Amino acid sequence: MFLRNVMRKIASQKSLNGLAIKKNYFGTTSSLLDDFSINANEKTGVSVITMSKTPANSLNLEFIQELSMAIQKLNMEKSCRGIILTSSLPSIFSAGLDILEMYQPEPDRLEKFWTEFQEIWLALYSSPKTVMSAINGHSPAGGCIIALATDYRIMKPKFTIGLNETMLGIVAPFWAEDSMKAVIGQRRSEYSLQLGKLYTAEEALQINLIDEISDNPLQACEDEMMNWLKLPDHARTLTKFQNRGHIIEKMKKGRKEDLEKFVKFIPREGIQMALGTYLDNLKSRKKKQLKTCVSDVELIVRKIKYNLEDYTKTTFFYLGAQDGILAENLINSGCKKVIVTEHKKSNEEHLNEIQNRFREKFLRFTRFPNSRIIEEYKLDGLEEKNWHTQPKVAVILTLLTNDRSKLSLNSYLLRKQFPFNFGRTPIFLLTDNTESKVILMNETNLQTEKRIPSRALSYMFLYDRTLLAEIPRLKPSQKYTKLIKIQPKSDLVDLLYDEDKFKEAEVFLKHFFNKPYERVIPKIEKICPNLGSELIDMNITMLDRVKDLDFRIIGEIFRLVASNDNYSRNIIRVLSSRHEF
Ligand SMILES: CCCCCCCC/C=C\CC(=O)SCCNC(=O)CCNC(=O)[C@H](O)C(C)(C)COP(=O)(O)OP(=O)(O)OC[C@H]1O[C@@H](n2cnc3c(N)ncnc32)[C@H](O)[C@@H]1OP(=O)(O)O
Repeated sequence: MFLRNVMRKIASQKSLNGLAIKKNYFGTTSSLLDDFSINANEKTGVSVITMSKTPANSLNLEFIQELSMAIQKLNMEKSCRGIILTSSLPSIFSAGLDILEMYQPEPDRLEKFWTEFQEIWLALYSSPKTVMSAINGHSPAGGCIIALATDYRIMKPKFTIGLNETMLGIVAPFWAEDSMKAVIGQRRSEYSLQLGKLYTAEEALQINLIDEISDNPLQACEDEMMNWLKLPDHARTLTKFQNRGHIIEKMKKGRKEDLEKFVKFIPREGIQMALGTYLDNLKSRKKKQLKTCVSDVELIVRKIKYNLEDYTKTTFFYLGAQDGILAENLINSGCKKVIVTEHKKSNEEHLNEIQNRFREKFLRFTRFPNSRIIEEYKLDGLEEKNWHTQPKVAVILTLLTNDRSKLSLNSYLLRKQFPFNFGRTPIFLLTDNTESKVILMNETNLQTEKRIPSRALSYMFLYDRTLLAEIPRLKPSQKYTKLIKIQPKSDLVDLLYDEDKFKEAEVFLKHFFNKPYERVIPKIEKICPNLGSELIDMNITMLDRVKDLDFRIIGEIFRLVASNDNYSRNIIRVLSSRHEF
């Protein structure tokens, strides 16, 4: 009976075509909401649907409605033989149903929402076309249901997929469960569903939840599609329905009851609580991630921001470990470009996402150097004048590792392959461990390198307490031109974080310290021993070529001392009345 209907449907497609699909079927069209686009290839008959609903391709009512309609139209379009579903987001195929549709729902909308989700599943699962999913990112819950409704799944490594509904305190619908059983078998399915298992692509391949892994799932799907399209459509389609017919029939029969259950089940207090907690965790997980990242880089970002006018025309080369946060901040702060070299896969998602967002302003290389870039900056780069106030190029070198081989690589790059005369290039060194600093000093021996004159290491930010404890032992005085140690959680850092106080300090500084530093520091020491020792403590005495940039920091310290210590306050009063240094 079911097969007969299918045959009839296929036969009647011809007459429906003209009605259902716009005349300009081939080419690229976007959804009304711009949440996805369809690229229809006239030659191959393959349509690629690319979901692009930021931030996570989560399926809300409107998105499902539009997507569903598009799939139904393609199902009826004779010239379409294959459909590939993919995502334009760098790390998410689809995050599943939009949890907000189910959290504190409005009854009518909830009903529509589930009806549409059933509809899109049917449109995909019973599509007469060959349907594939190029899963180029995470694909939990509803994302996995969608992928399971296609005929072939190719996934990018490392991302996760699975029916994790139980993790949210909800239950995957019976038809999704059936489709999973059909793919991975009863036992594995029961186990995965009960535990709400999310599998990495590698694990998913082992249990046949996906069919292939590829770094470029879309291309791999397009290639695979050509094999499928070699077969006559009617034979392949009928075989598909022979396999899936019972599941589709069961779904259609139980559809109404399934809807009733859903609208009754979701608003329950216990379910709502579970969904609320899950949502909170989702949000706070992100905040937590950001917080740890930001605290690591915030100092340097601030430092650069305060002198933004000096850095707006600067291109930053960023070598070494990074999570992308600093690069993003730099771009947002107005720097010209950030060029990163990062070959670690772990930060790939964020770096790709930044690449997508900032395009021209962000370049990423897995290998360094890149000859084009080098040539460009060799010529354009470094004029003698104003190098410290308007550098065209700055280097951020991150050493956040104990791995000697990586450190050696970085130092090698820095010494041998960086094409510039370092004498005019500010280098920001970010490091969080003592060993890396020692290695850097020993191995690269920056100061003795002929191509790297003494002021090469412009700013060094060390932001780890243990490292700070080690500093006196390292006796860096001969090694660095400028060493700025900023101790996290110190009063000084607290001040740096406080925008208003910082402004105040700047005013203060302009007033008192608009003089060459060399002349200032001995006087400070003479007049204010406390402050002198603080400065010595902070190695600020080594900032012998520091210009106004670092006065701000000194001003902060001054302010700090002044606010805590009557003696220093008196000194400042005296200084201000004398108005000279
Ligand atoms: C008889 C009873 C029947 C009952 C039947 C119920 C059947 C239900 C069937 C399917 C259920 C579902 O599909 S529920 C959805 C389940 N989805 C998930 O659990 C995934 C949750 N998301 C994640 O784990 C992650 O976002 C990710 C791994 C997919 C990506 O991580 P990444 O770090 O890259 O991104 P963020 O976490 O920062 O996410 C970005 C942004 O999107 C928001 N987001 C993510 N997923 C969802 C979602 N599913 N719904 C709504 N919003 C989502 C996330 O909160 C971030 O938002 P902010 O930028 O505002 O913080």
